[in-house]
This record gives sequence, structure tokens and C-alpha cells, in this order.
Amino acid sequence: MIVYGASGHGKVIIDILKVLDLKIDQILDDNPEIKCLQNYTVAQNLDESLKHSEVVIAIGNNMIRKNIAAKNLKFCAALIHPRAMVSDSANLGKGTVVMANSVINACTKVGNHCIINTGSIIEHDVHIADFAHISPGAIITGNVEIGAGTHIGAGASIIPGIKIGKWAIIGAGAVIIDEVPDYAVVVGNPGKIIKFNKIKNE
Ligand SMILES: CC(=O)SCCNC(=O)CCNC(=O)[C@H](O)C(C)(C)COP(=O)(O)OP(=O)(O)OC[C@H]1O[C@@H](n2cnc3c(N)ncnc32)[C@H](O)[C@@H]1OP(=O)(O)O
Repeated sequence: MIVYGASGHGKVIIDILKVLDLKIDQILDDNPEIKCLQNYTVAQNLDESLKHSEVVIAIGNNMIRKNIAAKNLKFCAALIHPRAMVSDSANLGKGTVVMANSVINACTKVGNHCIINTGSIIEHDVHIADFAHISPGAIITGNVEIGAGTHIGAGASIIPGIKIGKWAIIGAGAVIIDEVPDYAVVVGNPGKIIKFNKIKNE
């Protein structure tokens, strides 16, 4: 497996690969100043001999993950920590990572290259689009829809059936009781829009 991104998030993904007994072939990062991650050497270019290896994008920034996903690489199927609980009826897209102690309940759909972070709860019939990130401890209750590239902050809660647009940001600890439009940044309990996210090259 190639780990693309030598970040803090990369460290957690390395732990998942280790516990799944998957071999780490190379760690890549576009930043030439990053030379190592823990005990691993970090390269800027993919070793030609590894061009058929599967790749996981290990970067927390949703837009950077989207840009890397456009490259011609062989992305892995979803990586699931063995101590996560994922329903048989859930559907997870390629490159999505599911961290320890998270729960993904029945009939949920999670898109490509999403992060379902540590201890988050994704309830039944939730739909999460590509490149979204559900932060540690967030609670997404039943029938919620989350748009592409949206970031749900740590410990946020979303009440059932709410629709959250694309490239929105929900602040840490927010409680979302109303629909959230595309690009909105929402904080507090009850959640209120404080601004709109200026996304370029979406
Ligand atoms: C493994 C991991 O670590 S995963 C990482 C998980 N990361 C997170 O959960 C971070 C989520 N991010 C946040 O909560 C951020 O504070 C954001 C994105 C909502 C806002 O960040 P910024 O755009 O930098 O806003 P800024 O810090 O300038 O705050 C703007 C206002 O909102 C308030 N505010 C910011 N965040 C919150 C919050 N989570 N809850 C309540 N109020 C908040 C600020 O106090 C400030 O209020 P003021 O204008 O009255 O002073």
C-alpha cells in the first residue's frame, strides 16, 4: 500500500494498515521538506516499481484529497479499522477510511475518499458524499444527508433527516437542527451560519 500524505492523519492510517497486516510499500508527500513520518522515509515521487500498488490518501484536508483523487493512481477499497462496527448493509466508497470505535449503521452510504474518524457514529440510512470528513466523536443521526467535501467538526451532532450541503463546515460541538446550505460555516447550539466557505477550483 502507498500512503499518500505524511501528516498526523497519515500516522493514524499507518496504524490501521499495521493492525490489518497490510504492507506499507511507500509513503509519499508533495512537500519536499517532509523527509520522514515516524520511522518511515517519505518520498516525493512514486517509485516506478510500485506503480501497481494500491494507494490511500492520508490527508485531512478535503479539497487536497479531492485533487489527489483526480490523479491516475490505483486507489484502494475502503480501509476499516477492525474495531469499527460497519453494518453489512452499509456501502463504502473507494479510498474511504473508517477509524477505530466508529459505528456505521444499516443502509448507510459513504462516498469515495471520505474520513469516518475515531469514535464517530453514523446512524442508519445516512448518505455521505465524496471527500467528506466526519470528525472524532461526531454523531450523525438517521436519514441525514451530507454533501461532498463537507467537514463535520469534532463532537458535532446532527438531528435526524437534516440535509447538509456540499463544502460546508460544521464547527466542533455544534448541534445542527436546520438544513445547512452549500459552503456554509455553522457553529453553536443551535447551529447558526457565521460565514460561507470560499472554495476555489471545486
Ligand atoms: C483527528 C482530528 O483532529 S480531526 C479535526 C477535527 N477538527 C475540528 O473539529 C475543527 C472544527 N473547526 C471549528 O470548530 C472552527 O472553529 C471553525 C471551522 C468552525 C471556524 O474556524 P474559523 O473560520 O477559523 O473561525 P474563527 O476561529 O475566526 O471563529 C469565528 C467565530 O466563531 C466562533 N467559533 C468558532 N468555532 C466555534 C465552535 N466550534 N463553536 C462555537 N463557536 C465557534 C468564534 O468564537 C468566533 O466568534 P466571534 O466572531 O464572536 O469571536
